[in-house]
Amino acid sequence: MTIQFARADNDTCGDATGAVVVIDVIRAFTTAAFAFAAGAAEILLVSTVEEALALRDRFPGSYVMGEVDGLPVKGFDFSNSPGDLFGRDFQGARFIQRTSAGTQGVVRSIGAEPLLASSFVVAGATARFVRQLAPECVTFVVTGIYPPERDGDEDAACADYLAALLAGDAPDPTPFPQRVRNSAPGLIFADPAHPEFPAIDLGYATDLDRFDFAMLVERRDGLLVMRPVRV
Ligand SMILES: O=C(O)[C@H](CS(=O)(=O)O)OP(=O)(O)O
Ligand SMILES: [Mg+2]
Repeated sequence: MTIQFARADNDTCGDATGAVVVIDVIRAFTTAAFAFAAGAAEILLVSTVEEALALRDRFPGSYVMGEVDGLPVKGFDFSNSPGDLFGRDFQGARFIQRTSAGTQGVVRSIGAEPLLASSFVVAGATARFVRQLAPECVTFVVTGIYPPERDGDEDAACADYLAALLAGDAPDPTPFPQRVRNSAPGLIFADPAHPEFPAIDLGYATDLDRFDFAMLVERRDGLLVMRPVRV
């Protein structure tokens, strides 16, 4: 099976059709994966803080998580942090997630089918899921090219890893966590002068293939509903 690969970012992903994998390693889709690992049943992905809060009102008992400028949001239940979720029990829960880069990429990928979200913790499972579908082409959306001065290499590294797995290779995993640590957000999360960006989240974000599920996003009643698919 030969798969063609394409790249997009949050400004160009609206043109992508066919299989699309939206990547956010630091931190949206690492955090989402930790929510599923803690038992969450689904995550509704949105663009704005207002949409997130309105959905929590519409779905009582749901939790809102995310960030603005990387920081916790007043009125949200959780920040955009895997460390906030680790070790907790959210069996059957519905989450709503709003982030500055990751969820924007999903919302803007309007021509994608199928649509997946990914990060290093679910990369292996994502590749297994996509290989089962045998698409002709897969577009990787590198959401980390945001703000514009960031090159998004933490997400590009994950795209490279996914492409190698999809090609049937067994890539040496060693360089990938280092690329995440060397990326612009990676350096911030490792800097003790920025305790608001916890270093432990960097450790979680670089834990390759930690989970055995892919994260499939489907459109339902005007909502973007993400759920784990075990492969
Ligand atoms: O919370 C994060 O790690 C980032 C913040 S920002 O994009 O660098 O402002 O958000 P994410 O959407 O998870 O990349
Ligand atoms: Mg990011």
